Amino acid sequence: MKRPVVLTIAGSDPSGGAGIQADLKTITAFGCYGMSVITAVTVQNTMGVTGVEAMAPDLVAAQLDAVFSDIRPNAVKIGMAVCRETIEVLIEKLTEYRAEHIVLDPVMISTSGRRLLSKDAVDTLIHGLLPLAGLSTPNLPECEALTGQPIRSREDMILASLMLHRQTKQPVLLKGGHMTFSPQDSPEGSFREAAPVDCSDLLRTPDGVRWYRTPLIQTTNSHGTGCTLSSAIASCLAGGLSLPDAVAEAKTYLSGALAAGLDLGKGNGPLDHCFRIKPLS
Ligand SMILES: Nc1ncnc2c1ncn2[C@@H]1O[C@H](COP(=O)(O)OP(=O)(O)O)[C@@H](O)[C@H]1O
Ligand SMILES: Cc1ncc(COP(=O)(O)OP(=O)(O)O)c(N)n1
Repeated sequence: MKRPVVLTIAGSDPSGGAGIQADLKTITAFGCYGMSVITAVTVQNTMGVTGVEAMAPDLVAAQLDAVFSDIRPNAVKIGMAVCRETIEVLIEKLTEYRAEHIVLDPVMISTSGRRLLSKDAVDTLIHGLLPLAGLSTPNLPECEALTGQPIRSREDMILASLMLHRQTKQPVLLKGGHMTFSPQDSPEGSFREAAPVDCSDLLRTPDGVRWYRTPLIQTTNSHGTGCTLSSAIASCLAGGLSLPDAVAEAKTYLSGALAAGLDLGKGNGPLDHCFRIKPLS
């Protein structure tokens, strides 16, 4: 029996809402076999990140060797890359092993404001790792940091995604979760504050742009949405879907996991990754 295999390279979130833990739950929910290479251990829960310790880059390299020399992944998701030395290891090893279908979530700062990527790593991320990835999935602040282009409207999203695409020569999914849109807005129109109702993400490929619009779900329990989306896309690519279809499937899954109404913790709670799995009676 064949099962698509997905590798996540990311940091650990002990509360299970983001990072490696969210990735493996998502990969499993898509029926794929999940493997993990840990780049960092964070200390965090639904109320924020209070500590970060990077794994030694040699240990990251050894984990990658162990995985690739034995079970070849059909897709790779990269999350928290933590520092320049680790990024250099990822570039070397993913090139050596000719990894396919790399989805890179360029995680930089947690919602609670803690740096998850050191400042001096950004150049190596832009010039070394992003061009290796078949898709990058920045949120709006990350795309601003990568391109220097402020993003306040749909037109800005179109422009910033083009700038990043020109820099990396690779497809970009610019996530709009940090900006919500009102119904009066045409896909090309300007952002207006009133009555936000949808979350719009923009996929840019060499063929042009495509908007993915999903209803805004009113919840404060959205910890780990970016991790979940990128792992879901990697799982769909591993299963053989095209990039536009993989993004559509992943968005549907993410909306279901947000809407399921799981309510855990005292802060920004996790999604329900298991909402499609039948519970034990
Ligand atoms: N409240 C919400 N309702 C529906 N979709 C959301 C909501 N918040 C975020 N999303 C979606 O979750 C994904 C991650 O978005 P975003 O919050 O921008 O990224 P990150 O988690 O990396 O900061 C995007 O597809 C975005 O549209
Ligand atoms: C270990 C780890 N990796 C990534 C993140 C950021 O997660 P993200 O999905 O972008 O979600 P929020 O920061 O919005 O919760 C993280 N917190 N921890």
